[in-house]
Amino acid sequence: MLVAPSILSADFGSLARDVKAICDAGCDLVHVDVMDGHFVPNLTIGPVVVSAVAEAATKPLDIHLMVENNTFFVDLFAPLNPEYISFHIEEEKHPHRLAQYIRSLGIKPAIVLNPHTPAESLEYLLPYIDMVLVMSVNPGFGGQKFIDVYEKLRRLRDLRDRINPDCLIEVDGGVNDANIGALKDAGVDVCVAGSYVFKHADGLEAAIGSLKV
Ligand SMILES: O=C(CO)[C@@H](O)[C@H](O)COP(=O)(O)O
Ligand SMILES: [Fe+2]
Repeated sequence: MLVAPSILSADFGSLARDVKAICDAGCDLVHVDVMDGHFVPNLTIGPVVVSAVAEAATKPLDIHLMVENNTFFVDLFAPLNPEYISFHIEEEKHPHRLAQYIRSLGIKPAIVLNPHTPAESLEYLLPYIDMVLVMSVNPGFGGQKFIDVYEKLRRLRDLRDRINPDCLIEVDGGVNDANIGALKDAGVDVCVAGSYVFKHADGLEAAIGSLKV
């Protein structure tokens, strides 16, 4: 299991310190939640702050867009050379075109599914993406309760194995040491965890280590 801590739960007053710390503690990706106050009822960070994150990080960035105008935001963040840029299928009229555009910039495209969006909506998109991000909370906030998406993950894994075995499956929202084993069994390759990692009583290394199942 690859581990991508969400910096939404970091201390924003000491963001560079926290980004360095999760990288030193063994994370695989740094998950960055970009929210525009329109697609979701929360507003986070733009390219000025994320460029400071990119400078502090020694692991690749995984940028999760929760915005209305995806292409505008892709163009804002692409110069920071993230490993992945993910966009929500619920907000994109032309997901096929946008995935290919992200690839043309040398970045791995990922598509996000809200908890209610079926796995099957990706059937014809899977060849064009490198990762699917399944939300296990409604997007917008850290620290929410995990929503059961196991059945969707299993269906997605079957589709992925049939259509594009190289595509990773990532899960985001309410992930912790109690559900990580079941998530792995359901086909998850990459987990995002914010509050669990940053608020763990035994520190970042113990938290990240406990998710590497
Ligand atoms: O995208 C989101 C929320 O919209 C996430 O990345 C959260 O930041 C995860 O936080 P936890 O549920 O792990 O606290
Ligand atoms: Fe996220």
